[in-house]
Amino acid sequence: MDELAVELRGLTKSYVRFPLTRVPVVRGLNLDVPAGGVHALLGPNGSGKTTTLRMLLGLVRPESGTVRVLGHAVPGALPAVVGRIGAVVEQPRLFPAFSGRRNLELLARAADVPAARVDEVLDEVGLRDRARDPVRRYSLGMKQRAAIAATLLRRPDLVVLDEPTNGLDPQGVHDVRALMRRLADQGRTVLVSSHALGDLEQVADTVSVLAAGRLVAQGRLDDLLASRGAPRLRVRVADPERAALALAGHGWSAHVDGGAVVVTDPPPAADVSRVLAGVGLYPEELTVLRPDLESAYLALTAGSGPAAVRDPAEVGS
Ligand SMILES: Nc1ncnc2c1ncn2[C@@H]1O[C@H](COP(=O)(O)OP(=O)(O)OP(=O)(O)O)[C@@H](O)[C@H]1O
Repeated sequence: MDELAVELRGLTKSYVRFPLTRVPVVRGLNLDVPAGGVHALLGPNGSGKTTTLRMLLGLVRPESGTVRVLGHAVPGALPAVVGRIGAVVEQPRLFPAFSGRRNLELLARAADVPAARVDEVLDEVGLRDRARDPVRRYSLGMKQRAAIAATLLRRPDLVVLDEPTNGLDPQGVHDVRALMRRLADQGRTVLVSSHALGDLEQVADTVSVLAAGRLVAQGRLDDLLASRGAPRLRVRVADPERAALALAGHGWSAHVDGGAVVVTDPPPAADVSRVLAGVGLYPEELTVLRPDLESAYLALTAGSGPAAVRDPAEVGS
């Protein structure tokens, strides 16, 4: 079995809500994050992503279950491993009046990291040019990258990011995504929670999907998408009805949908073009339609909502 950066077994956590209602937010969670690569933790609002991340960082104590991070039990052995974890799970705490560099220098000193490392992390997150500007003049994306830079000071093996692209513009999203990829390519493990499915699809190697505190899917992104069905081929052509008939005549499954022909389990596009040309129809557009992460996510999380269990006897923790 591949080495795991994070291993959660039977993890359970609930919160108490008024009036004396215990709401389970993480329910018997078994989750594996392979070492190396980008792992996306997906799930609707309130599905327990942040609570899960906080438990594996020792910030929230689970009611039951075990947590292992980089081979160490958490929270018991956290001191042995905390220096190898970099996390941005709360609002980045940077002094707005100080420059990005000054903030990082202070953090480096507090963490006993050589000052030379500050320039390296500024380079890694692409902030060297703006390092002298006060953080209050940074865009949201720059603040996010500065916060990630702070986590990199100690060269963590595991980087945990909670919704790092929230509220960022497309350039900011692109920058953070590229940064996650670079970190993973350096051999680190990046564990990222997010709703930005399109962005994660481009960068995630493995995913896990939570719904109402339970794991509903886990594995390689490619496998998850493949499990949602084979790609289809969309053909735009002047006479879609006749085109569909011609393709069906070759034993292919073709139907008209939205003014185009859709071929399921398609043969190579060149074969489709050749058959259509044979009946005097010339495709204006041939597009391979692949299942995407958004459709897989929506199918997996459909109907999930927070479940409340009234259990006054347990109230109090
Ligand atoms: N300290 C707390 N006290 C009470 N309830 C809490 C606490 N922290 C989280 N919750 C509740 O637990 C549930 C799961 O929250 P959590 O933040 O883990 O979900 P999430 O998947 O990260 O959601 P989002 O995508 O909205 O950030 C939510 O209903 C939330 O209101």
